[in-house]
Amino acid sequence: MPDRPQDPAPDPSQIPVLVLAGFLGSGKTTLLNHLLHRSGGSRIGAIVNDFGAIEIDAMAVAGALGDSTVSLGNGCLCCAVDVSELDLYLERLARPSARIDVIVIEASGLAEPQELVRMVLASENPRVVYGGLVEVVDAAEFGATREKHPEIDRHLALADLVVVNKLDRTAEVDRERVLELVRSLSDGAAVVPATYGRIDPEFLFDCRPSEERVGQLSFDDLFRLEEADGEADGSEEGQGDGEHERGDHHGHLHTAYEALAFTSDVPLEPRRLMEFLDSRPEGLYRIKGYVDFGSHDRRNRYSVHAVGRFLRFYPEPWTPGDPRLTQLVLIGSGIDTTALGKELEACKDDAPHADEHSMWGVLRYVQDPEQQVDEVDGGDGA
Ligand SMILES: Nc1nc2c(ncn2[C@@H]2O[C@H](COP(=O)(O)OP(=O)(O)OP(=O)(O)O)[C@@H](O)[C@H]2O)c(=O)[nH]1
Repeated sequence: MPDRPQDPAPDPSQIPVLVLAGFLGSGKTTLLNHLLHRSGGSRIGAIVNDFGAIEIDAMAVAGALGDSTVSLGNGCLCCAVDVSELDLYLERLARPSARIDVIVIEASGLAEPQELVRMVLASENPRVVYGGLVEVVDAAEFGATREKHPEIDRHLALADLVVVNKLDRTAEVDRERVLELVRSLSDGAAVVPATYGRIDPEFLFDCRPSEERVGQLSFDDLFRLEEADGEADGSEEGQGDGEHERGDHHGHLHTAYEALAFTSDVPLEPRRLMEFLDSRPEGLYRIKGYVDFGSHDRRNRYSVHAVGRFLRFYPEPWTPGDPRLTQLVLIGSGIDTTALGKELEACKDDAPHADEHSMWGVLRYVQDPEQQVDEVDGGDGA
């Protein structure tokens, strides 16, 4: 591949593998989609990992990728997949006929970046090389996220490039403060401000650690870091599944979280769903997926994204032949997943006719794409 000016790999025949991490809802999928659309001549292979039984993120990027996505499916990648399994996926994307220039692993929002980095470093595939850790941060929620999850500081210290995203949702006075704070926590990594993950792809493909850092994190560095963490919190606990060399999951963000996957082939009634969403518990941090409103809108499915109190629906035409399903993943802490499941069940309704006002509640949360672009340049997206 001699005509790849931005190839960051020391050996041009090796394909860099980037790990894209960041807390729930920070904008990883948005950034990946941006890269896929703006990568110029480069071919990006993606490995998408989701926390929850339905692969919503995989669905969100699949259209753009065709055969160059592999999805790791259920569970957090750092716990559910071992190195040899990851190698199988890398093998698939790195085969010469796929002509892939860079591979991006989008981690679930609850994954431990250092586990993923370690897995890539441990890969035995000679065609791939670890290309760096990209951490996406939600600038608008940064303070609150750090309070609840001080581990974020450790993740930033490991990152090679930090994308400080959602600046459009951050008050002018806070932007510089957040950027400064991120810079101070990220140990010399590049810090890139962004809205909707719109960063220059060349920046990212080039994101191997810069010269002045100690060099790319090695396997041993990662071990040392983890040992230091373990000593700091004096913990012994682990949900050991024996799949990691060390099998210790203490302190991983996802240990404190629960997820519920809901699938229905019966459409949901929009008013009932809105009642459900309006009264969602505080601990229900993230909802994502697709909703079928049946007779209320036969042409579109509604992609839904909730992050904290933020809620948006995005109608998108059904693809002919696609099964008409509602597929939702709910992630939260201290949530009663059984009760939430029952509430969603109660939203099912296959009425053959819709009354004309039924979608109003949903449409309040639909944004015109033009307006969205304007917001990126100025106003508040919430
Ligand atoms: N206002 C605003 N919204 C954004 C921005 N970037 C992403 N979003 C929205 O934030 C929501 C979450 O974005 P995703 O890209 O799905 O986040 P993620 O990190 O992949 O989420 P998880 O898979 O849950 O970890 C979506 O509704 C995005 O449209 C941004 O810069 N500004």
